[in-house]
Amino acid sequence: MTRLDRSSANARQAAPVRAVHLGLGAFHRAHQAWYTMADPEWGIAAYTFRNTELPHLLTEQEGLYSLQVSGEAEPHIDIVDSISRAHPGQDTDQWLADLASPEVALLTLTITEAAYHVGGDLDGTAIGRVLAGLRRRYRAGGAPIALVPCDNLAGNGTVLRSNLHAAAAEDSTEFRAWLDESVSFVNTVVDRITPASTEQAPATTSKLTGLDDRAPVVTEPFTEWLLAGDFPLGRPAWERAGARFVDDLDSYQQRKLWFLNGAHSLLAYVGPALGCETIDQAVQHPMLSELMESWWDTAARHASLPADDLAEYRQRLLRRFASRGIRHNLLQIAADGSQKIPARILPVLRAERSLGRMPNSAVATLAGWLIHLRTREVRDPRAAELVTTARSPDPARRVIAALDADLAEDRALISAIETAGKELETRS
Ligand SMILES: NC(=O)c1ccc[n+]([C@@H]2O[C@H](COP(=O)([O-])OP(=O)(O)OC[C@H]3O[C@@H](n4cnc5c(N)ncnc54)[C@H](O)[C@@H]3O)[C@@H](O)[C@H]2O)c1
Ligand SMILES: O=P(O)(O)OC[C@@H](O)[C@@H](O)[C@H](O)[C@H](O)CO
Repeated sequence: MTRLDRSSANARQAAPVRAVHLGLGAFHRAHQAWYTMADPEWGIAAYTFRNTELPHLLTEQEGLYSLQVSGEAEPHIDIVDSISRAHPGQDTDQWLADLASPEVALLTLTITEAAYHVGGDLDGTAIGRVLAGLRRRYRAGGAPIALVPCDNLAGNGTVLRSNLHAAAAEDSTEFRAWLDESVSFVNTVVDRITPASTEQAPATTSKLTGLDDRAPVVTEPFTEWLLAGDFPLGRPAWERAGARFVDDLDSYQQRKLWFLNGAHSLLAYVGPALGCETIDQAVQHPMLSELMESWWDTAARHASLPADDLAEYRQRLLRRFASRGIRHNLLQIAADGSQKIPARILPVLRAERSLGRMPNSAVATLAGWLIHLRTREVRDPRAAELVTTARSPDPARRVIAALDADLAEDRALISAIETAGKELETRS
């Protein structure tokens, strides 16, 4: 078998680095790097957070990897060639040099929802690394730059802006003025379901291309990227691959977070109690599919996009979730619930409770999350506190209080969560 590199794949030479990425994982490679391929003038220097193996594998492949676009039929393979260099996050000198370079016009980020909220010591955190890079850029002449977060949180650019400004509170007035004037924060809505790659993925690439790829990515055909904000030093022509530049993202962000990600979290917390392991299995389960439809009906009552648009979005989600080409593990989605539930579930729950209604789908999601905290190995930045609380007396009220003190005072809600939890436990 032929090793994947630029010559065996007949790919262009690595483009000059004009974009930097932090959080090199599956999603960046299925999404932003794929869009950037549409503009051959732009190369990416991509950094992991901790992982050292992936940059090593990609460097051996001259930045290339196969993207398996997997629907119902045999996957289609794109060889993605926009990553010019891949680095481990610990490569601090190169990171600082890249961010200081006036040739670099933008920094994209996929650092997980959890990484946006930091308190205390910034050392080693994503926000700390970005701030160090921006300080170096300021000292090197202060060329403007666009920061483009691509994580699933509402107003991701605005959140990044306020957290970076807070982190820079002790910096000089001149540096903070430069942050204000020369660093643009772009809000984005990103969508392409991309689970962690499987052990079988290299064999699929090899079967379909004859190339030996040690770092393939599996994704779905659907993809969306909506952006709002300025790019003072320019940007790749991402619109060639379908990205859309809009003025207002709120209604699209709400649709994505409530309908897609909210349903994902519902299935991730309730599904395991009913014996399901993946999203495609979960949507075939009658009780889960009914709960999901009920969640969408509930969310639709509070969503701002027109009903027709939402109905079409739901139909498409059903097809995307049911696709057998994508095995999206529920436990992967269940990670970091304390960061995801507030954006995906609680806005709708609060709106319903203020109208005196008890949405059984949101209640079941929270009950499933409690069971998850009690019975699973929990990956969450607040795991220690939440796991202890979930395994102590009065868990429903106290765990909900960790997310929202007012909701925890709603006795009818807490009692509904307790009842739903008991029902789920009898089924598991
Ligand atoms: N996978 C998807 O379908 C998808 C779709 C839309 C958005 N996203 C966003 O992309 C993010 C990454 O998803 P992925 O599929 O690439 O996951 P992944 O596990 O393949 O990669 C996660 C990336 O985040 C980095 N990371 C993890 N913890 C971090 C921390 N505390 N601080 C900074 N960086 C950290 C990792 O090093 C890695 O580079 C998600 O959290 C989500 O916000 C993912
Ligand atoms: O990536 P996370 O951990 O924020 O959330 C898990 C899934 O809900 C998410 O990855 C979706 O698949 C994605 O948002 C689809 O675009």
